[in-house]
Amino acid sequence: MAISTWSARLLLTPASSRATLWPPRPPAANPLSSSFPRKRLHLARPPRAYISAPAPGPEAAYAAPTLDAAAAAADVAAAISSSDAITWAGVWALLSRHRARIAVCLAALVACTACTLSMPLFSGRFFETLIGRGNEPLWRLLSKIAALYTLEPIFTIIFVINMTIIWEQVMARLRSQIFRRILIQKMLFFDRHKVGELTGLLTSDLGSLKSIVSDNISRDRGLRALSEIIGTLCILFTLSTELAPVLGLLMVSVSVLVAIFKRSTVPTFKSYGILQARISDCASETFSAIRTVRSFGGEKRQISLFDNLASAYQISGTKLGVLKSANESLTRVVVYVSLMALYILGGRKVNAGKLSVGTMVSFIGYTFTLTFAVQGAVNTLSDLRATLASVERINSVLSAKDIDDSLAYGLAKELDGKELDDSNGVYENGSVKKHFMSELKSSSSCSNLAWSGDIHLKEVHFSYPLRSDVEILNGLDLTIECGKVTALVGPSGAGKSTVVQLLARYYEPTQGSITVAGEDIRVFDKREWSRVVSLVNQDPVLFSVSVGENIAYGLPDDVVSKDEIIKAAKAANAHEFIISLPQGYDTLVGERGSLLSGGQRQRIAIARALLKNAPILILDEKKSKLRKGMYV
Ligand SMILES: Nc1ncnc2c1ncn2[C@@H]1O[C@H](COP(=O)(O)OP(=O)(O)OP(=O)(O)O)[C@@H](O)[C@H]1O
Repeated sequence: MAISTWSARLLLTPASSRATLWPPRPPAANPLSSSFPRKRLHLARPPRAYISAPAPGPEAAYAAPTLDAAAAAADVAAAISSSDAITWAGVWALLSRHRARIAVCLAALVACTACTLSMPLFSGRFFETLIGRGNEPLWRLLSKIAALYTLEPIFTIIFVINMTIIWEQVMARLRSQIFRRILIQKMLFFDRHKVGELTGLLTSDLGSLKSIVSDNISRDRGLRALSEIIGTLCILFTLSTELAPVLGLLMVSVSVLVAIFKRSTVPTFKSYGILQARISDCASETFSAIRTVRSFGGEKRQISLFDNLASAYQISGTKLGVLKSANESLTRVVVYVSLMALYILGGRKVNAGKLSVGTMVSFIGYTFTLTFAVQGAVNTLSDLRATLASVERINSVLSAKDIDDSLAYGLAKELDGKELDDSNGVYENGSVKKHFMSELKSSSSCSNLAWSGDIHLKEVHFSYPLRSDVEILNGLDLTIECGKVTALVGPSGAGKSTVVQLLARYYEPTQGSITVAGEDIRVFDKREWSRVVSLVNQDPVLFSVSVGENIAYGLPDDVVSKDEIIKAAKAANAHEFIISLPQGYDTLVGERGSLLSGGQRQRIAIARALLKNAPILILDEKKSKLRKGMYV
């Protein structure tokens, strides 16, 4: 049989209820036998990197994308040791890398706020000068105002650019950390959560954390609003201790009422958001299943589904528009009420000679400043509430309990390129869990054992974590001999793919054990184990890169030459159709390989598995295609 000639074992799982055993193919018929050595496949790795952009030509080699391995290792190690995905201490640690920039931001914030707050004072002085009560020439006053008008935008730009740079860097790191944390979750986690939910954590939830700064660095929002409120109140009290408290109290109380009104509109905003997401789900489901829709005449059904959602979205949008305009008007009401109060109280004082016209004009200016700053601060607070809810959602979905310790440990070790210190359980700045590290100690090499020994499933019991009451495997004993083909045959739903998933260590047996050459496979970390297992799933998934890159996927850390890829493709009977594609090995395969046929996808997946050259090769077949001579 083909694969056995190079000492791998093959586990076949045709779902056909007919018992079909594929007789091992004689070595002569093996297409690999001529192109690959008989024992292990030692592929020479040329020191050339293949650029993933289309680069035709047989000399091209395929390489993995670049990675900041130290940062990735630190993130994975941190994920193992911290219970929450996002902690404020972690965010602060990321921020504190930009101390100098933060200092520049704060200085620019103080400077631009000072400019903004000086403007009403200068307006007052300008009017005093116009009515002949000023004590400096008009040209000097105007040049000071011009200087203010020039400096304020400069300081604002310095503040906004630096804040943006800092926060974008912090967010980029956080996004990578979250992605890594998702990637090291147990398979159960992926059974439990929908793909949309997980991508939502990276897009909308992290987006909300991003916008708390990026949407709040403009004038009258966030830190700027806060500094303007404090500054304005101080100036108002300096200008008039009698008017300031009345005006301040009035504005703050009306603004709080507006904030309460805004809060009552949150459910409408939420339902609008939910409907928006549903519309997008409906559209993406329809388009991704377009062939099924066509073949079952489902257009009418999908149109009516979409129309129902669209009309609900329209009603919700109209409601939202009404509420938004009410919000807008209320903001104006706050300004007008404050101005009226000022005109009545301040006007009396001006008439009585207790307040100058200039101060009155300044007060009017500060009324606007304070109103918009308070409104801005209220908006920032509601953004902050949404951000906290997003962070809580990320932390609750990505709790530490579902982290696959064995995978995370192996990945951190591999990325860092050194053994993690198991003696004291400390890795980098954080501690890693000792309990699994001590288990992951094997004196033998995983690869050597897998190449030389049999695999035994001993008294294996298994239930899927999400259906723990249904036992799929009930004390299974199975020996998969080294160097031979083992075919597992049975009716649909019997548990063949489940055995495959246990061998691939997507899940662990609930009872019993799996051993290779007598060693329990749990002693190997999952990264180590993944290198000895090559698996072609029932529905192999391709990445939306070129054919060549898909075949090279199993060897991400190496540079692999195009010759090796071609050899593997020939062995999988894929070379002929690949070279007939428009750009041969550089043809892009589309989303999930949608530009190829199911059979072509499968052949590429087989080539990918063969190129990996792992001692354990598993083919999980939907239906037995072996008679059709898949590898011949
Ligand atoms: N992730 C899962 N969570 C819960 N139950 C599952 C999961 N995957 C499979 N099952 C259940 O486990 C049982 C065995 O499924 P399995 O995929 O191993 O069958 P199979 O023998 O490979 O079937 P087929 O020949 O149709 O591929 C089925 O009853 C199935 O519904």
